[in-house]
Amino acid sequence: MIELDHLVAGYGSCAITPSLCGVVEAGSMTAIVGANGCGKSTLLKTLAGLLPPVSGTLHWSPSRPVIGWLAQRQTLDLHFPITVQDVVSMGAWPRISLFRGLNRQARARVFEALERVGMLNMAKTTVEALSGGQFQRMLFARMWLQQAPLVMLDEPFTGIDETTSHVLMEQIVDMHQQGQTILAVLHDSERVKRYFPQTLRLDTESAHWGATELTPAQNSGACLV
Ligand SMILES: Nc1ncnc2c1ncn2[C@@H]1O[C@H](COP(=O)(O)OP(=O)(O)OP(=O)(O)O)[C@@H](O)[C@H]1O
Repeated sequence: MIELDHLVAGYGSCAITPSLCGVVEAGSMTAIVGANGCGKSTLLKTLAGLLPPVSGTLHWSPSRPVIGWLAQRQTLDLHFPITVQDVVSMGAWPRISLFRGLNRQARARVFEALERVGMLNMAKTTVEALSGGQFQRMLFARMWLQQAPLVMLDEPFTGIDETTSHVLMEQIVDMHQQGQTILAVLHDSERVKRYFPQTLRLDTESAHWGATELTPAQNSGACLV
């Protein structure tokens, strides 16, 4: 799906990540891990095409798909005067007519999405009245509904309690099982080990990319620095 050829991510001419070679396979589920400031978010934005590479190339095959994007929480504006149901419905727009609006089937999918994240009883609540965890549940419902071929999540569980994290992790697993490709920046190594078959571990000087169950040293064959 995405081929990286000596890709260096960063800002302008300032390199942040080491040089990366490899392929994000369609249908794969990869955790991007590493210390604060090592460039995980910068790499994710580069892989999404939001930032140009400092050097090297990025090749989409067959072409850049629709991306479901979940930004870090602090970058989001929590003060919208719209309801939870309105926000989740936006996930259906790519597949429905702007003029006809949501039909009965699409509306049922919106409610299914809300139910999956335990937010059905808050459908009419305005977004500004939500807690941080409820807001994240709402964004996951929208992303689940969107069914984008590629889903990118930047620290989706930061500041989220264990119960909510578990509910949201189940949605990521479900999206993966439906064939969607998952790339997620994470800090929780237990969660990575349990759920993510692939890991891309960034360091300042090097990177290790391969099967999660292998140690970074064992993974070095799958990683090009
Ligand atoms: N817009 C920007 N322009 C220049 N440098 C930036 C910009 N945004 C981030 N940086 C720098 O790039 C480096 C990597 O930042 P990035 O947010 O990618 O790290 P991260 O690994 O995701 O960190 P964290 O785990 O703390 O979220 C940091 O030194 C940061 O200061």
